Amino acid sequence: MGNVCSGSKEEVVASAAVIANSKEIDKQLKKEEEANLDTAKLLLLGTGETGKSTILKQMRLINGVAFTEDEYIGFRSAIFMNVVTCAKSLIHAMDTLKIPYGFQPPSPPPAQLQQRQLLLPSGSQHGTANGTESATNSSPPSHASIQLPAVVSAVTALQHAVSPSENSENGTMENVKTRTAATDDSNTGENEKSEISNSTDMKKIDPTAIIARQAYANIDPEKGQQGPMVDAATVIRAVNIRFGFVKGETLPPNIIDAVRVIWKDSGIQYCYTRANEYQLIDCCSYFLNDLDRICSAEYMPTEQDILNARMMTTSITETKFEVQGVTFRVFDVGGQRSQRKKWAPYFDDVRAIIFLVAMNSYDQVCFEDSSANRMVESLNVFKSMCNHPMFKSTAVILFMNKIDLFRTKLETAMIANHFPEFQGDKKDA
Ligand SMILES: Nc1nc2c(ncn2[C@@H]2O[C@H](COP(=O)(O)OP(=O)(O)OP(=O)(O)O)[C@@H](O)[C@H]2O)c(=O)[nH]1
Ligand SMILES: [Mg+2]
Repeated sequence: MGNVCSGSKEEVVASAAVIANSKEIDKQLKKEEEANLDTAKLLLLGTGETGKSTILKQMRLINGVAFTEDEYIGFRSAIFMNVVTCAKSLIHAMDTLKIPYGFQPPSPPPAQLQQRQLLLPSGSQHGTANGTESATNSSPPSHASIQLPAVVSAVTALQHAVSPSENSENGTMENVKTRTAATDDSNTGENEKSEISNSTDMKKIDPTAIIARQAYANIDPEKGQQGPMVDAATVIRAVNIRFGFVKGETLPPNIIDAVRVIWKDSGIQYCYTRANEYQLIDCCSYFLNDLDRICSAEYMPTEQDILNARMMTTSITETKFEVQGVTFRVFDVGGQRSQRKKWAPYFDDVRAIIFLVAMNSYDQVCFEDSSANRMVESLNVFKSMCNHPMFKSTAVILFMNKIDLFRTKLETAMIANHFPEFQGDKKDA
């Protein structure tokens, strides 16, 4: 009876050791728990180009984590590559969108036409003297400004553009197929890939685009376009983007001049207004409007320049900073599809996710998949993160980014054209 604890001496020693060990583990866990209260692991998530790395840069600036000299040199180099990449994307898009250099959009712009307006009586389906014909007879566009007669007669132009022959050869504006061109996969300039968006639901056809196409079609196929724009485009096309800049080195003057020349062109400026139809990084106008400053030999990027620089993230980084006694460990991941498979190993012990969505992306397609609308892609990834079992008790902060670009875009691009269910005020989403 009294012999209930009748284990051997060895067993008693062993169980004492187990108890001691368990106490030690409890102590350790408590310690870690206390330490965890002082540490917060944050994940910056979101699809490509939503601004994760930019937010991290802002966090660093606000919390005094200075950029190193090497980082400054890296940003400077990235900015030069951004300049060249933007120029390449623009000149490539001039061909895919069929816009001649020197093209001047009619002012005021012609009203958008509904597709059904194309369904005209058969007799009126062909060009008239002051419509298609006048456009056909106009001299081939060159780099000089193209002065088009007041809107040509947009309806006729539309008929011309969607005529069966053009349909079969080139596609029509309302049925634009994705065309993918040469891709530069450099870390900073990946957006040279230029393609026409087929996500653009062309319920409304832009007559200015049709007029541009007509002018482009009128270029003499033997001579092609000629003049300084074409020469500048040739220089830009030939640039090998893999520069290795050391302090003091800048873009070669012939490249800077070529970029300057094309950026001033009215056709390029019109092409820029249609950037949602191809891939163009958001910092294009920021850098191309300021070439003199950023291409000077003594140039070092300002904080604003660093925030605007685009460098695609391909490896996950951790940045630590302390705010009021709490150490934040912020993980910045790459958001493009090929990068997302790298996320999962970082899902442990996450205190909060900051999920970024680029609000201006509602009319854009993904860089890596031209059949996917960027906003829809964001929503899908957001949903899957919210439902992820590892994040059952993780705080999720939805960060609606790029509000400045969103506001500007709302002036011209209607949300309902891409999300027909949107019933709100077209300029006040
Ligand atoms: N105008 C404007 N540009 C922004 C804003 N946020 C980010 N950008 C720009 O958008 C581009 C892409 O931003 P990134 O921070 O590289 O995007 P990311 O989410 O890290 O992209 P990945 O690394 O590919 O996943 C950069 O050129 C940024 O300067 C914003 O709020 N306004
Ligand atoms: Mg990034």
